[in-house]
Order: sequence, then structure tokens, then C-alpha cells
Amino acid sequence: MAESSFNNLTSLARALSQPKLELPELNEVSPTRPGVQVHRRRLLSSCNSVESTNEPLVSPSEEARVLVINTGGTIGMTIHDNVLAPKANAFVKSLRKLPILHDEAYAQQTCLYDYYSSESTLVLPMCKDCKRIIYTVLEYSPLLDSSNMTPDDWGRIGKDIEKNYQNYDGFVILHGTDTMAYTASALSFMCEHLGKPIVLTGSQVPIYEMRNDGRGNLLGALLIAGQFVIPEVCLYFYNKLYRGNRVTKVDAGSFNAFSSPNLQPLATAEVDITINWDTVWRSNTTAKFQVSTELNRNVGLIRLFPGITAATVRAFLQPPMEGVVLETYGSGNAPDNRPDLLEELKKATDSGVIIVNCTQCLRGTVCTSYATGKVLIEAGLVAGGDMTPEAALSKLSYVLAKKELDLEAKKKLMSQNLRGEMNVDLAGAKLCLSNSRFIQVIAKSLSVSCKEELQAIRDALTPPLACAAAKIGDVEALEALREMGTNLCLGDYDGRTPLHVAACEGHLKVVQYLLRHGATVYAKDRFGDTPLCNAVRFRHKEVVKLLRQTGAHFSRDKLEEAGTELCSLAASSDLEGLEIWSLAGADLYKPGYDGQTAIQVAQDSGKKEVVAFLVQIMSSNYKTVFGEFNSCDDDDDDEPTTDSLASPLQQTWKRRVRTAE
Ligand SMILES: NC(=O)C[C@H](N)C(=O)O
Repeated sequence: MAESSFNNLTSLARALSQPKLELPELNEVSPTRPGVQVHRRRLLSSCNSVESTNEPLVSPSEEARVLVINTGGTIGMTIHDNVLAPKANAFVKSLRKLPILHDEAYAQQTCLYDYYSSESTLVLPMCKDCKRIIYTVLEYSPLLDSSNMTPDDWGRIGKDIEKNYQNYDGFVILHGTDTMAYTASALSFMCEHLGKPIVLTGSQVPIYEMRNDGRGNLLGALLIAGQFVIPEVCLYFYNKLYRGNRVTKVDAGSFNAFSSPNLQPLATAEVDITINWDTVWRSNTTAKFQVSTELNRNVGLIRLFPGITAATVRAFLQPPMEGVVLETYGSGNAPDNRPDLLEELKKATDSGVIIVNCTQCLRGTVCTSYATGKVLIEAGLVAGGDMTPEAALSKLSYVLAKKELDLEAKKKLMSQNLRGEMNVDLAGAKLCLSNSRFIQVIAKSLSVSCKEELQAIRDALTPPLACAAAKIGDVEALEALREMGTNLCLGDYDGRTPLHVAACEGHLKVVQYLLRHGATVYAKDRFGDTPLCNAVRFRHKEVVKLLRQTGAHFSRDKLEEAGTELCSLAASSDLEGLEIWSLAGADLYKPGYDGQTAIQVAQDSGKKEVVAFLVQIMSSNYKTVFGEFNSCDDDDDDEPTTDSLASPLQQTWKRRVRTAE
């Protein structure tokens, strides 16, 4: 390990976790505030020159992009025949006229519509921290009252997110409130290895009405999806951000329509938006984001009531039923003086139906304190802990669709916490950094007494400590910091996270460790750089590969700039640079500012070794992308035998490789 003034970080970190002095508890830490630096310079200069005004050239501020998927719901409804129903093609037009949701002057000055080739792209006024959130609305047809939604609609939303994942920093789903808790729960399971925020919202009163909750809800959801890397499916309503699989609709007539009885909100939007980072779920993965749209429809919910007959239960549990959520009394209880009922449950579980025990109570968990609860375990039910019935049902649907798993494995998954939907470790509360002696000694010497000041000290001290450990490759120090409750995703004063630092230094083991402990590849520092940009800049090939495997990608603007960078690398025969940019996902065919590609630059300047090198990378990229296709080919040749067999994309690649050769 490298020597430095922090060479004993491990012991320092351990010292931090000494027993506490009497000071207030901390639950919250500051958010990192990522932003996107967008360069529309080329387009802007042409835009400005066409206008030929005396106005100064407009430089776009830092920008983030959000995709809004409008599925329907009250937020976009109008009254027809005295009842509310969704109105098609009206939402974006109406948003354009609302200055809090769209800044037309900025859109015109920065050529927004031309750049995104979309009339449905809008821009929020400048945020407090000088950032702009640009959002594109994708409106579904037909728009639905959420009472009409089915798992097919969840699949459609999931696929659209997957398709657009790389192009946006976050996603907002506009949805009716009636079944929003079901959709939020289902999406939380379907979205595997999620690294970006997906925020569902809607309203109780249409956005077109004078007094409504839609504008505030949409604005809050956009601000959160555009500014914070919260890798969760969330639900934003009435100034609160909740974990999607923890909510339930509790009020049909109030703006405060949702409750998350067993988990505090992930964020509150008051004077400031405060993220409760200690509660935010982390996927701890080095795998790429994917959406699993396979869902099992043979699932159902049944609610116990005094006097329920065995015949009702038997009828409900008949094939093709494969999974059932049984809503029981209190802490998971059912009559233990009803052998007829218990026998029906036992018969069903013996024949392979998974029955999950969830409480009818709004708050609390299933446990085995009572004889009336124990009988359900004996009947083969799986304890659902503190899951909402909505979460349990959609989890069943997701788990039962996993064909590769046997019944026991499926049951095990049902009792495990997959996406923060249940609390399985109530006793295992971690020692929190706010309890640490180190922080508290400092607090005392500064005469700090209130929670907010203590929190400020913690937020100021722990990210640089973690970054220092990352800099010298000290995994043990990071582990010690993490064990005491440090959030390793938080950035320092420049928004640089430990992952940025480890990527710069090329510490592969630290990068691996951080990714397995919740670090996000989408964090951006104040310069708009991600860990991937840093690893490319300092040419750490293995780190680039790992970040890419985890789903990291260049932003649209970085990809735009890549052409010019590649040409300059080609001109200086920098093969290592070309390779690393290619590994990071840059398109080797992207032309530079003057329309020339890297290969053309190399050809024109007679750099044969660069041409050969580029051709070699291009054909190996071709094989990686189209390998499967080729393996079906009769011909031994690596490429398909005829162009007609190839997809349009494949044909383009082939043409490019041949031209280069
Ligand atoms: N407030 C709402 O959005 C209720 C509406 N019926 C829906 O769920 O689509």
C-alpha cells in the first residue's frame, strides 16, 4: 500500500467507531449533486449566426436529461360526459404554457428543439445550483386510467426505460394513483441492477385545473430524477419521495394520498430537497442494468375475515394458481381452531403453490409471537415480513417467472430482501458514524450541540476520508468506514466520490469493492465527469472494462466529442489511447469537427500501423456484437455470408470495416 499522510487510515477509521458521547442521533447526510455539462456549441454557433442578432452567444448551463413516460392518470385528465378521463395529445402543449415547468426563452436560445429533434422536449427554469433539467415526454396511446392497467403495461414501461436507459440521467413515470403502488412495486423487481432514479408520480386533481397537485408533483419528481443518483424505483407525492415497493394508497380524497408505513421517506421536498442517503437502497453490483419483463400471471391476493369458508379458500387456491398473498390478522395470525381452513392451505403449499403471509395492518411485520401465527408456518406459508400486499404480489409474479429456479429457490427468494421491500434484519442496526468518538470529539471542541451542526461535520469529514482511502488503494480503511455507517457513494466538496478517485488511480480492487458496496457509476463530479471519464483519461484499461461491464457509458455529449479526440489520437499514433476510447464505448467511425474519421486521418497521414490497428479493433468489435449471429452461419467465415442475412446495423458495420480495409 502506498505511503501517505493517511498511511494509517485503517486505524483512523477504526478509531472513529469508538463508543459515543451523548450527542443527538444523525439520520441524514447531504446529497451529492451531479449535473450534466452539455455542449451544444456547434449547433449553438450555427443557431446564433443564423439569427445574426447582437445578442451574446448563449452558453448552455449544466444540464441533466430526464425521460418522462406519460401512461395516463388524473394528472392529464379532463371532464367528458361529467366524468374524468385521459385526454390525448394535450399534456405537452399545456406544459409549454407553464413557466414553472418550461423555460421557452432558454429553449429558443439554446436550439433545444433542433438538438433533440423533438417538440416534446422541454426545459425547467434554472435550478438553485445553476443546473437545467431537460425533459422529453413520451406519451402512451391510449392514455390509461390506472384502474385499467395490467402487467402488460408494466412490461411496456420497463422496456421503454431499458431502451432509453443510456440517454437519460433519470426517469419520471406519470401514472394514475389508483394502482401506482402496484406498478411501482412491480418495476422495482423488474429493474435489475438499477443505477438511475425512476420516479413515479401523478396527481389527485388534473394539471389543467386552477388548483391542482399535479404541477408540484411533476416538478418535484423532475428535480429529483434530474439531480440525484438515487438508484431506486421511487414514488413522489405531496412533497415526499418514497421507496416504490413500500407505498400504499391510503386516501382517495387528499393530496397526501400515499403512505409508506414501514419505511421513512427517502427524501422530503421542503425549503430544500433533503435526501435521506442512509435509507437509499444500493444495488451493490458489477452487473449491467436489465429489465426482466417475464411475469407470472397466476397470482392473487386473499384477505382473511372472520367466518371465511374453507370452500372459498379452496376455490381460490385451485390450479392454475401458483402464488397467493394471504392477508392475515395482526402480526400474521389466522384461526388455529379451523382445521378445515388450515388443511386447504397445507394442501395447496404441498402441491407447490407459494403462499406468502402478509398482515392486513397498515404498519408492522409478520412474526411468530402467537400460536395463531405458528399454525401458518406449519401449513407451509412463507413469512412476508413487513412487505405491503402490493409488493408481495408483484414479487411473487416476478419470482415465479424465474424458470431456472426450483420451488425451494423461489420460496427462499420470497423470504429474502431483494430491493429493500422488506426488513429482514430488524435487530442488526449498524453502528452509525454519528456515534463515532472522532466526529463527536471534533463536535465538542467546536462547541457543537445540535443535530444539524453535527450532521454538517459528519458530511464534511467522511467523504474526503473515504476518497483518501480510495486514493491509496486502502480497501481495509474503506471497509472500516463503511462498517460504521459511512455512505461510500457521497462526494467531496467537488462532488468527487471514492469511485472517481479509485478510477483515476487505477485501483481495480478498490473499484470492485466500491461497486459491490453501493457506489454508482453514474456519479458526476462538479466538472460533469464520471468515474469512466476519469479511468479513460488516466488510461486504466481494466477499470474501464469493469465500469463498462457495470453499465457505465459516456454521455451523449461526450460521445459527440469523441470523434475529434479519436482523430487527434490517430494523428499522434496513440494506439493505447484509441484502444481505451474504444473500450469505453466511443464509436471509432465518429467523425471529428471537420468531418474526418480517425481512420481517414491515419490514412491521409500514411500511418499504416494506426490504420491496421483501427481495422483490427473494428472487426473485433464486430465479432463481439454479432458473434451470436455468426455462430448460426453455415460458413466458417466470421462474418455472415450475404448482406441480406445481416441486420441494417450489421450491414453498416460490415460496410465500414470493408471500407476501412
Ligand atoms: N388520481 C388518480 O390518478 C386516479 C385515477 N383513477 C387513476 O388511477 O388513474
